[in-house]
Amino acid sequence: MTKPAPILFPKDFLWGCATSAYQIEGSPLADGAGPSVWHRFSHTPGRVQDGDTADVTCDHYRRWESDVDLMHSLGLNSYRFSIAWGRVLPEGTGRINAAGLDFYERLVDRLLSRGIQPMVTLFHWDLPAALDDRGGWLNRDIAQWFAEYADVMFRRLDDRVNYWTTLNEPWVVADGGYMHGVLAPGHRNIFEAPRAAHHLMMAHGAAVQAYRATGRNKIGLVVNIEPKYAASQSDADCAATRRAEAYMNRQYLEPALLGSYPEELHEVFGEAWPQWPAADLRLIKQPLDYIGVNYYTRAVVRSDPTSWPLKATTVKQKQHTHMETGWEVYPQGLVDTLLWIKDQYGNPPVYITENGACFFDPPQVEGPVLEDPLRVDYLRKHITAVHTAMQRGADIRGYFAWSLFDNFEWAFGFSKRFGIVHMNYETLKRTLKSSAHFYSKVIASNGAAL
Ligand SMILES: OC[C@@H]1[C@@H](O)[C@H](O)[C@@H](O)c2[nH]c(CCc3ccccc3)c[n+]21
Repeated sequence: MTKPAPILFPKDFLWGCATSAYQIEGSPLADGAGPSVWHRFSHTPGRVQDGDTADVTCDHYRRWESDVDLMHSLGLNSYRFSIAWGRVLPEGTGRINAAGLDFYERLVDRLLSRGIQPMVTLFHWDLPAALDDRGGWLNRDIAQWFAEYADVMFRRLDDRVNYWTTLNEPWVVADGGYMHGVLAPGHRNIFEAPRAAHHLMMAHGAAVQAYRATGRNKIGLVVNIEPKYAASQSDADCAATRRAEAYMNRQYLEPALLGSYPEELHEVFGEAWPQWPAADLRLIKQPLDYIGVNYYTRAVVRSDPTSWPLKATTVKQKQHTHMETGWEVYPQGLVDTLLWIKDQYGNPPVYITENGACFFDPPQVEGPVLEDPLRVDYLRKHITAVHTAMQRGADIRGYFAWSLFDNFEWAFGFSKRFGIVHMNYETLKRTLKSSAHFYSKVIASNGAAL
């Protein structure tokens, strides 16, 4: 029996970790920064578990230098983070806050000095509250507001940032923030959700268009993809699965890549689905350099007429491990997702811009390393899945583990830990978990240590 050949990734493969501004920085109003909708939302009683806010969280705003050194010690060759729009433009448009721009410029310079490539997300859910007061994602003007902000960032950092992302997961903003009301800004309105979704994508298009005027590097869109599997071959379950796939996985990819919306959305939204002008879709469909895919889990879907608005619900797969969010651990879903994108959308360059898991880490035996075997197993199986898809022809260019640190997990507050580095929220001490050591070895061996 010959030993299987070692898994090896391309020499220029990006190995990183991902974070976002509101989740790790703290000091949301420091040095002239304007509040975001998430600052408002987390300070609204009842919105976030245990009343948690990100006023301090990982205190990265003040500890960023040693945090970059920690990334370097892990051997990361890239790091995905987001810019807090309100630090740079406190009112969202117009006046620039120099201290905010300077923070991100210093962060980028330190990353580069440590041989770490920044991948910069312009919007990771923390919309300036001042823009929400003007309608936020419900106001068509936001496409221009976003392009203005993006242009400020491009002009300051495009000489050093090689990878830009316009939006992180527009689906989550539209679904969580406007359809179900469980994320900022907390609206629950089926007429608002498709409009917010559309304006998010128009903003994406306007920012990419602005980038092409001066930009010299790469820009893309990050979407969350959760592959949908029919619970049975019944017509009802297959139709429900198609609706779920259109609503989460195609509603954003297809206007961006194809310039059209899936037909199923008319059925999902009914009278709430607007007839969009063709010019809007032309703005959204800007040529992209890559697609970022955030993958965590899959969904097995059955028809459920009582479920709003999809008339579909997921079927728990009790035979598999689940995370503390209730998400099934299913690495095959990542292979299926990457091959689906390859086959359906012309094999665009893809980065896995987020992949990770939150498990209740076992009671910690005292010692320098915190053991998190379930997360090690999750990362091993999902990075192997990436390699499998690449061997079958998918054009994957990098992998970012979510997340570098335990951090503020939105409406879950600090109750969910996704980090490969443990965060003590009282002392702010960073402690490597065994998954950090594992990931570090995978990077150093370019995959052979899997
Ligand atoms: O939940 C873990 C991470 C978040 O901390 C990131 O900010 C966000 O980009 C992100 N996206 C997803 C998958 C999409 C999703 C988010 C929330 C709820 C359901 C699905 C998981 N995560």
